[in-house]
Amino acid sequence: MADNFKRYTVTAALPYANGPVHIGHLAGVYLPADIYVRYLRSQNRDVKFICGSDEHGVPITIRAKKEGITPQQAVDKYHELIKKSFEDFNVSFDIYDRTSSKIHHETASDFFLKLYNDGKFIEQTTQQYYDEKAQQFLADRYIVGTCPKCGNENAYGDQCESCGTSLNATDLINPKSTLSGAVPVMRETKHWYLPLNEYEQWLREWIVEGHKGDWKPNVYGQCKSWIDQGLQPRAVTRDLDWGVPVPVKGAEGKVLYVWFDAPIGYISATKALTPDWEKYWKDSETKLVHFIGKDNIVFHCIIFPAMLKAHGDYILPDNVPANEFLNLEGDKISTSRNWAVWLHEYLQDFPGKGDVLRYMLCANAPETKDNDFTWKDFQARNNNELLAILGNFINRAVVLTQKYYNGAVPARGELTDYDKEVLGVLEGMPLVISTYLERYRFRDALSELMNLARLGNKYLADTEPWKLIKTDEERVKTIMNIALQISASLNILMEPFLPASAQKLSSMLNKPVGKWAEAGSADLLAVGHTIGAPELMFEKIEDAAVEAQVQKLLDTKKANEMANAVAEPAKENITFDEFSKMDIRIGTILAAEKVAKTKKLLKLTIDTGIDQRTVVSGIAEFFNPEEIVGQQVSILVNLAPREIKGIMSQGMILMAENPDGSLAFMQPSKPIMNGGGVR
Ligand SMILES: Nc1ncnc2c1ncn2[C@@H]1O[C@H](COP(=O)(O)OP(=O)(O)OP(=O)(O)O)[C@@H](O)[C@H]1O
Ligand SMILES: [Zn+2]
Repeated sequence: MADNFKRYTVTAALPYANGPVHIGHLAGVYLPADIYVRYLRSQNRDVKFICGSDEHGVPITIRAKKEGITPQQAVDKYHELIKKSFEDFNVSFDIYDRTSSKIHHETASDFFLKLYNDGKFIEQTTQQYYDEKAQQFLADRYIVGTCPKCGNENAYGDQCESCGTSLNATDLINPKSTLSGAVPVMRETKHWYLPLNEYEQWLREWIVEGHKGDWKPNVYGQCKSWIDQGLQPRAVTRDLDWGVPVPVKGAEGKVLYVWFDAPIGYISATKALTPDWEKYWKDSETKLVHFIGKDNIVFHCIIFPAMLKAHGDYILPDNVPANEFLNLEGDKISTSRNWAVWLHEYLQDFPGKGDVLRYMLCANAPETKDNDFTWKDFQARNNNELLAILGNFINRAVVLTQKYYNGAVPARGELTDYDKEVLGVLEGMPLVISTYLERYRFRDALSELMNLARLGNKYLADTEPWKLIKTDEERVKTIMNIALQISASLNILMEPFLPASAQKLSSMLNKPVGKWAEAGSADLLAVGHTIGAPELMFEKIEDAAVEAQVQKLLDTKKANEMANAVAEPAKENITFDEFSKMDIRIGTILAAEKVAKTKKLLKLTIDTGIDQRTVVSGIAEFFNPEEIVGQQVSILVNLAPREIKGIMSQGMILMAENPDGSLAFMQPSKPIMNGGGVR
């Protein structure tokens, strides 16, 4: 299923260089983009796959300030980390550039200047929020307030992350500076605006009328609703000192808005990649596709196209197949809350298993609605699908061929109806999969790929060559030939999804991974061709491995709760007399043992200075009996005795408690005689 384009420019959202890559990024953007591009390359199409770090904007300057480093130092760190983890995950960008580069500054600057000189901007002096304490204008994330649309109290000056609405700082209710917490004042400042209202009619024709059929419903729906609400002029400059300086006189101390410069980053990265870059951006025979997550739709479908249109020289995206969001174990993935599976950590914890994550994230991709990643599901997908279906089939085909024929591909004899049916499905499969891929339906495409492996498995299970070998050697040759031909097609068709496994299979089959057009053939492996030794493509993921990951998340949750915990308000006042009624002493633990058949209770023997007594204390989850003998504690000695689990408890040990429930003894800061009073 070919379209009529001569070449392809495929971009993946520029990751923001203030944190590492997580599974949400991958499932939303980079994995589908990589699958698409690998597929196009397999189709021998001319494609450039473009990405890079987005290094400007307020969150970078905020982070740098916090860490006491320069913004450049802040982005250097994450740019390298992100770039490397993409490489390790086999994301096959043709270039991974960055927006702090010289070529990008020039390109973005020239772009602005062209629009400026052509009179495409409105120049406006307006009142904007200013923080008198920090002596700075408050753009974008320097200001928070309540979203007028959904009531989220932490909406930013440019966008509400809760409902996705793009905002102006002046839209916020109860605005507050994130720099100093101060309520900002209004000050005059000059900025340049792109009058989106002037592009409204054109956008309506291009998207609402023009792309009703081919854009994803979630993308189309968002665009239509924005256009229907009416578009407003949008400022494309900011009062900041980090970014691409506004290249006109009188604009000192101002830079381009990060969402003005970032998409131009796709163009500058292409420039850095090839002197032929213009073909990929200015020729109507080029198909431009932007892969992004849903929060970037407005920028890629409304603002950037309006910029390109205003410029005049550029093509527009043919499609913007944005995904919805991936969540993690029921919660929104968040860099600031550390609620994520980080790619670089995954690759460390599961070495050589990049493809397992690729499989999981594609099979479970948030293509039409938000989806949830769970470790249990991850394990099941590996063990029950990759290993049990794909791995098992390939392994049988290769192992039996080695065993029966020393690895030489046997010839087919006469075909049964079943053989013909199987070869028929094989022949049709490349078109089925490519039809889905061309429509950005990666889950369906992957599911068809697995169906082919399933078919192979079923074919072997039904024909049982391992039994037949004793009675009908000729028939087994046909069966094994067909199984091998299916394996060889799988090798081609799986490459976009599972590139590392495809390399393994290629070495097992002793044949380079072929091109898409060859897949489906019943003669990919010539009779007599010698295949290589079997290798395990996938292995079982044990409970312990995923339990460790779940524990890591539980630890994060605990740490977050601790960080967010607020102390309880004070209780009602009491009199000194009431306080004095409590007789609290310092004592020493002489003996400790677990109370039988309980989880939480320890039986303690305490030297209180006045006597030795028994106290039952609910601290067994936090202390080993052996380790606490000899420790000094505070004990309330005049608490009325009480029987607990058949033991008479005389008094109470005082404990301090963390928000997560963990406990510590209340101890004197230097040794005190047993019996010493606490006042
Ligand atoms: N959980 C997610 N599911 C799907 N796509 C996501 C998810 N998080 C981010 N993305 C997409 O990944 C791309 C790069 O994200 P970007 O670097 O801008 O980070 P972000 O949206 O600020 O995420 P975070 O706040 O988690 O760091 C964007 O297109 C974004 O829409
Ligand atoms: Zn909102």
